Amino acid sequence: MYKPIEVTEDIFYVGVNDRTKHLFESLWPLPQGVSYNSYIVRDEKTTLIDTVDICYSDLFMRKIRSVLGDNPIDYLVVNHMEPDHSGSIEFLVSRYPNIQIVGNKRTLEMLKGFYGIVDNVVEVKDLDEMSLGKRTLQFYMTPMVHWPETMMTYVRETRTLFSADAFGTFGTLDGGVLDRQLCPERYRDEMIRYYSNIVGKFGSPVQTALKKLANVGIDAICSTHGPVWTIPENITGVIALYDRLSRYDAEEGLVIAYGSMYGHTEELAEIIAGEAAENGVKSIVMHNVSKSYESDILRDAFKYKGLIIGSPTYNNKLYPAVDSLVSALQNRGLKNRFFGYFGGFTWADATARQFEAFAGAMEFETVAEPVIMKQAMLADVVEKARNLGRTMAQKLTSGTEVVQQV
Ligand SMILES: Cc1cc2nc3c(=O)[nH]c(=O)nc-3n(C[C@H](O)[C@H](O)[C@H](O)COP(=O)(O)O)c2cc1C
Repeated sequence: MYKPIEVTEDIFYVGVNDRTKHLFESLWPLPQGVSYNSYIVRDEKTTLIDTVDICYSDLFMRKIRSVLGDNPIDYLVVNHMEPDHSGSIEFLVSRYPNIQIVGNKRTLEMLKGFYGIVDNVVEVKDLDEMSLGKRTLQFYMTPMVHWPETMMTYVRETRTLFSADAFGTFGTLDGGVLDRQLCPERYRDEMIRYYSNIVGKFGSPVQTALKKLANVGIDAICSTHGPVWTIPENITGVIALYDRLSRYDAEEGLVIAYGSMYGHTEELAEIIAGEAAENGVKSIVMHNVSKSYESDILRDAFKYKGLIIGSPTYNNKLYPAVDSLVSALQNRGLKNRFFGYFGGFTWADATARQFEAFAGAMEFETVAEPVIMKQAMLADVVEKARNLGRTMAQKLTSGTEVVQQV
C-alpha cells in the first residue's frame, strides 16, 4: 500500500512514473523517463484532477485508493485531453460510475469523440467557480497551451494551481515529488526541452495565459509532468522561464548544428566555434545533426541567443537531417536570434539559397556573410568562417540584447 503524498493540506499527489517508454509522442527521447501527474483534492466533494496514461491505469487506481480507500470520487476535472492525461478516464468511470466529469465545451467535445462519454458531465467556462465544501475551484481557460481545450484549475483557499502541461518537465519523480524533496536543477534543462519540443509553437497563447494568471497568488504549481513547484523562488523561476521562452528571448550562448558526410562541413563548424570561443563566448553547444537528437537541438536553440547552422548540399537541397531541423524551427516560429550559416557543395550549391530563405522567413538577424565552400576549403573560405565566429561573438557578448539565465 502506498503512503499518501500530501502536496498541501488535503491535496494529494496520485501520479505515476514511466521509465519504460523510449520516445514521448513517439518523437522525443526520454532518457530520464517522464511522470504523468494527477492530484486529489479531498473535501466534501472529493475531486480528482486529470488522470494518467492508459498503461498505468491499474497502478493509478491503487494510488487513488491509498488516499481515499473505499470513499467515492465526486468530480474528475479534465484540464487537458491529450491521451497521456485522459487515457485512464474510461477505466476511472468504470470504477466510479457516478463520477461527474468537469471540463469546458472543447473538453466535452473531445471526451465524446475520444471515449464516447456524454453523461455525467459538467461544463465550465472561463473564471467559473465550483465549491467543493471548504474549498473552491476556479477555472482559467488557457487555449493552445498547447491544445485548444487546455485549461488550468485553481484552488483559491490553498493558492494551488493545477497547470496542465504548462511548467511541466521530462524526467521521472525519483522518490520525491515536491521541489523541496528533490534537486530541482536536474529538471531545468528538461523543462526547456519539454517547452521547446511540445509547447514551443505556442508562444503567444502562453503569453496570454501568463497575463491572465499575473495577479493570481500561487503557493504551489501542480503540473501534469515533473515536480510540484512549492518553493517561492522556484515558482517565480519557472514562471519567469516560461515568460522568457514564450517571448523567444534567450541566454548568451551559441548553438552550432551541422550535418556532414565526409567532414568538410564539420571542419568549418570547428573553425567557427573556435573563433567564437576565442572572442569570449563560453557557452557553445555543437550538434552533429546525424547523432544528436533533434529534441536536444531544439532545446538549445530555444535556450541560446546565437544560432549557426551548417549543411552540405544534398541532391539539390539541404542535408536531410538539417532540413528536418530547419522545418522544426520554422514550425515553432523561433524568433529573435543572431543567425549565421555555412555549407559546402561540389557542383551546384543549394545550401545558401535555402538558408537565406529560412533566415528571411524567421525573425533572425543574419550576422555575417555566409560561408560556402566549393569542394575544398580554400583560404578565403577559412577567413569567412573565422569572420562568422568572430562577428557572432561580438553580437553575443555586446550584452545589450541577451537576458540572464533564469
Ligand atoms: C548523396 C550526395 C548528394 C550530393 N548532392 C549534391 C548536389 O546536389 N549538389 C552539389 O553541388 N553537391 C552535392 N553533393 C556533394 C556534397 O555537397 C559535397 O561533397 C560536400 O562538400 C560534402 O560535405 P561534407 O564533407 O561535410 O559531407 C552530394 C554528395 C552526396 C554524397
